[in-house]
Amino acid sequence: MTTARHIVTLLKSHIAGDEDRFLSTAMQLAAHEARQGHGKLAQELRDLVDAAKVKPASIIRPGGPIPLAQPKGELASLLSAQYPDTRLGDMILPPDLQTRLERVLLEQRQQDHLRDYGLKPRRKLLLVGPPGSGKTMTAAALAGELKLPLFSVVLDGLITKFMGETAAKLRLVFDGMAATRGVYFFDEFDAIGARRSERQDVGEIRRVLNSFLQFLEQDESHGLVVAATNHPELLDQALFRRFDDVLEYTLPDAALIERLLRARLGRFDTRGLNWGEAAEQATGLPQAEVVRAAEDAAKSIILSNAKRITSKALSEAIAERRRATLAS
Ligand SMILES: Nc1ncnc2c1ncn2[C@@H]1O[C@H](COP(=O)(O)OP(=O)(O)OP(=O)(O)O)[C@@H](O)[C@H]1O
Repeated sequence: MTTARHIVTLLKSHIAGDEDRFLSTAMQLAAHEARQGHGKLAQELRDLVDAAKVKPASIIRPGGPIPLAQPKGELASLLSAQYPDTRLGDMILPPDLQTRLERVLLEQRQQDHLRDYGLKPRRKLLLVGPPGSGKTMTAAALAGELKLPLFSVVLDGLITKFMGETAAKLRLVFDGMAATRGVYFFDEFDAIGARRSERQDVGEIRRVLNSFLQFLEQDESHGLVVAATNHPELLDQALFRRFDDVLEYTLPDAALIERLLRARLGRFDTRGLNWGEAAEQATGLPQAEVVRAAEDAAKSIILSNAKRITSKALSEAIAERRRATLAS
């Protein structure tokens, strides 16, 4: 089709209100431009189409209109939908992890381009690491960056006493993936992926795990599947190679803690604060607790009408988080 023909089809589908045809014609136009060697223009068109497809996401804010892409029927008890505006830039990450997540985003954004050459983007990710190290936040950041809905799989809804039902529900989730592009997040994934011999109900859980492996293998949808676990040692070995990437999360070292503290307290007056000392003191705490200590210190300062966050206030907040972590 020539470009003029594309424009005629675009206008006709616009008049008819046929958004699917409108967008697929725009994609054809992008492919046409790519073949002409106009890569940048082609990418701009693809990005616009991607943005148009997730239009509801951009208008959904807390208290705003109810999102259109809400799971319906039985899926509603299996998936909870959110439209995060978290960005990767909101996260403080070790360079290696940052690079690997940026690669996922790049491959997702350029997926049509990759597919033109018979290549598939990375889209099945397994995140492993301790509680509070940023796995859930990563799923939200991927969704926020790609302007996709984040569908968190509700384990309570999925795993029933009757394992036969669990496999059927799992199928519903994978069918949902094929129908609606999004980031599908399986938290506490070890509940499904535990080693086949670890459980008493061996026969049943094996069926569930086998179903998951089979669905994951067959899944050709265009969204992301993100599974997270604090217990990688419990996972069946067969799982690891079914994912395109296994990303490891670790507790932050002192340098990363300092970056977390500085980022969270960036808008406050912190002159004279001994960051190095605070970071040393917080070593051993997960990212979530470091951020919480920074927020607690900030709150105590605001509410006591003090002007500056001092080393003492931050140190007290860190000590409190450490006590709370030890107690739990
Ligand atoms: N890398 C990070 N950069 C900035 N903030 C972070 C980071 N990691 C965690 N946080 C903070 O900690 C909170 C909790 O982290 P998150 O829920 O992502 O951890 P998790 O690894 O999923 O934990 P769990 O395994 O318990 O579900 C986040 O909402 C955020 O405030």
